[in-house]
This record gives sequence, C-alpha cells and structure tokens, in this order.
Amino acid sequence: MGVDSRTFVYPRSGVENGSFITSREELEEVRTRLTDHVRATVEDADAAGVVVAMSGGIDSTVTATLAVDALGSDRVLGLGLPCHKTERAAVSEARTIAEGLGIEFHDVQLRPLLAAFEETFAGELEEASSAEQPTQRPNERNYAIGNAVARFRMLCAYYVANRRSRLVLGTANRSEWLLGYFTKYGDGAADLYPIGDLYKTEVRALAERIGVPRRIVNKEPTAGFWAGQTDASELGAPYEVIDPFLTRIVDERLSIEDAADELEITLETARTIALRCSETAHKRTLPPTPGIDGRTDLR
Ligand SMILES: NC(=O)c1ccc[n+]([C@@H]2O[C@H](COP(=O)([O-])OP(=O)(O)OC[C@H]3O[C@@H](n4cnc5c(N)ncnc54)[C@H](O)[C@@H]3O)[C@@H](O)[C@H]2O)c1
Ligand SMILES: Nc1ncnc2c1ncn2[C@@H]1O[C@H](COP(=O)(O)O)[C@@H](O)[C@H]1O
Ligand SMILES: O=P(O)(O)OP(=O)(O)O
Repeated sequence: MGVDSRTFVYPRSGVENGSFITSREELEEVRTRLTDHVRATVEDADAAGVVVAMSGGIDSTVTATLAVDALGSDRVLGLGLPCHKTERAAVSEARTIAEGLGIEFHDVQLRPLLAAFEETFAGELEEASSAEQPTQRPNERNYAIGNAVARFRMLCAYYVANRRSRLVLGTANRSEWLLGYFTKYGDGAADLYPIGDLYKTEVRALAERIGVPRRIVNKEPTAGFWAGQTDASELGAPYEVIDPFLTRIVDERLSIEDAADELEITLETARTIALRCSETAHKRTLPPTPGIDGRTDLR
C-alpha cells in the first residue's frame, strides 16, 4: 500500500503550528464563530431553521447543541433514524439530548425502508452481481448496505428540509472530512457543516466546554454499519494518532515520512492514513465536467 509522499499535496488551510484548539478562550471564540456562521447561513438562505440527524454520538450532539445556541430551540428539528436493533440505545440517547435541548424530535425506524429496498432493488441486483462478480467479498455488501442506509437518512433529512423550509446540517468533522470517512451523498450531503473545520480532538474539547455529557464525549466513535464496527478499527488508528498526523501532513505540509518520524508512528500506519486522504479527494470536490470551451465557470 505505497503512497508517494511527493504526490500527496493538499492545499494549505491556515493552521500554522498543528496545535489544536482546546483552550477555554479559543473554544469560546470558536463557539461564537460557529454559531454566527449557522445563523448567517440560515438567514442568507431565508430558511425557517435547520434539521439535524441525531445518532446519540458526539458529532451530531455538538452540531445540534450549536444550532440551538445559534437559532433557538424552536428552529432546530432533530431526527432519530435507527435501522438496526443495536441502534436502539443510541437513538434513545438522541431523544434524551433532544428533550434536554427542547427541540422537536422525530424518531422513525428505517428497517421497513431497508427491507423494501432489499426485497426489490438490492435483491434483484444481488442475483445479477453474484454471477458477474463472484470474487466480491461479503463485507462489500455490508458496506453497500451501510451506505444505502446513510443515504436513506439523507433522503429523510432533505424531505424535512423541503417540507419545513429548513437547511440540513451536516455533522462531519475535519478528521472525517480529510479521511473521506463518510458516505458520499449520504451523511456527507448537507447544506452546511458547522463543525467541519474542527478535528475530532477539537470536537471533543468543544463538547466538554458546551456541556455535552461525559458519557457521550467518551463514546467510541462508530459508523454503525454493523455491530462492533469502530472508526479506530476501520481506520487503523484512533483519532489521538490520526489527528496529530493529519495536522502535520495537511496543515504543516510535512512529508509522510517526517510526520511519522516526529510522531513516532510506523510508516505503515502513516501511509494507510495518507492513502485514505488522497484516495477520497473525489468526496471533497464537486464532480468534474469535461470542461468544454472552458465551461467550468458554474462550479
Ligand atoms: N462518520 C462516520 O462514522 C461514517 C459514516 C458513514 C460512513 N462511514 C465510512 O465511510 C466509508 C463509506 O464507504 P465508501 O467510501 O466505500 O463509499 P462511498 O459510497 O461513500 O464512496 C464510494 C463511491 O465513490 C465513488 N468513487 C470512488 N472513487 C472515485 C473517484 N476516484 N472519483 C470519483 N468518484 C469515485 C464511486 O461511486 C464509489 O462507489 C466506510 O468506510 C464507512 O464505514 C463513516
Ligand atoms: N441512527 C441514526 N439516527 C439519526 N442519525 C444518524 C444515525 N446514525 C447516524 N446518523 C447520522 O449520520 C452521521 C454520521 O454517523 P456516524 O454514526 O458517525 O456514522 C451522524 O452524525 C448523524 O447525523
Ligand atoms: O457522528 P456521530 O454523532 O454519530 O458521532 P461519532 O462519529 O463519534 O459516532
């Protein structure tokens, strides 16, 4: 899995020293910036408010909390959208948070939607694929279904946005963003990303600062595609390792080797993380057009 550090170039972001925003003063400043941004974006769009899908995890809890800070509780609507039995506890947690924030919350089971999808489209395709691609690993189907569920959630959020004149808040943070660790046009689809500039490390610090309960701050991050899936096991390292590495290769533009050296992590881990960044660049840009007569001006 070789990554050539010379070919991995990412635009500078303005973070010069790779240190994280975790002090009280910095967090207060950031909190104001983020809530101002939510308020201004909603006002500019002439929207009635926002909708946020809430999993009971730290990212969606922080996002919903900031939205209430920015707009008031009556302009924030939360959605709990479980699909698997294992998500019951998480969504009941999301309801508790929503009640604490005083926001409208709807908890809708997506299992029947997935069952109908499996029975109709996915089942039909499965029969065709097994003949066509006998070497596909079973896990690949788990990913495809997990991504489909993330896109059902996106469908629900945008339905609410259409019906209630709201904007959809994305919950992705900068670590997930840089790693492409989200479903393209699923949880990655949104009108704005309030915590999109913050590394997971910083989201945790902000969460504590704004009073998110410890049990949520300390929860193991998971995409929830299957029981036992965790970000750390899939990404090959926890965010405590990933974030300092990302700041070095992305913000400080160190080479993969120098960053690995500085942080005393193995080259294999470093290359795995860097490869995720480079291979998922397509998730962070608008899809390309051929550019006939230089007509890329709308993008
Ligand atoms: N934040 C979270 O915790 C969270 C949430 C959801 C998903 N996830 C994780 O995100 C991942 C999602 O899976 P994925 O990335 O395989 O699926 P995806 O659907 O998000 O992206 C893959 C698709 O992108 C397109 N694509 C691939 N390479 C391309 C290229 N070079 N140019 C243009 N388009 C290209 C193709 O359509 C491909 O099917 C999983 O690892 C999942 O666990 C994490
Ligand atoms: N069960 C869920 N209900 C509502 N929203 C959910 C649920 N699971 C995930 N989401 C949304 O998707 C993002 C990313 O999810 P991960 O748990 O990090 O994969 C999450 O922040 C929610 O907005
Ligand atoms: O996106 P969330 O809220 O589900 O958080 P996490 O990614 O930490 O599970």
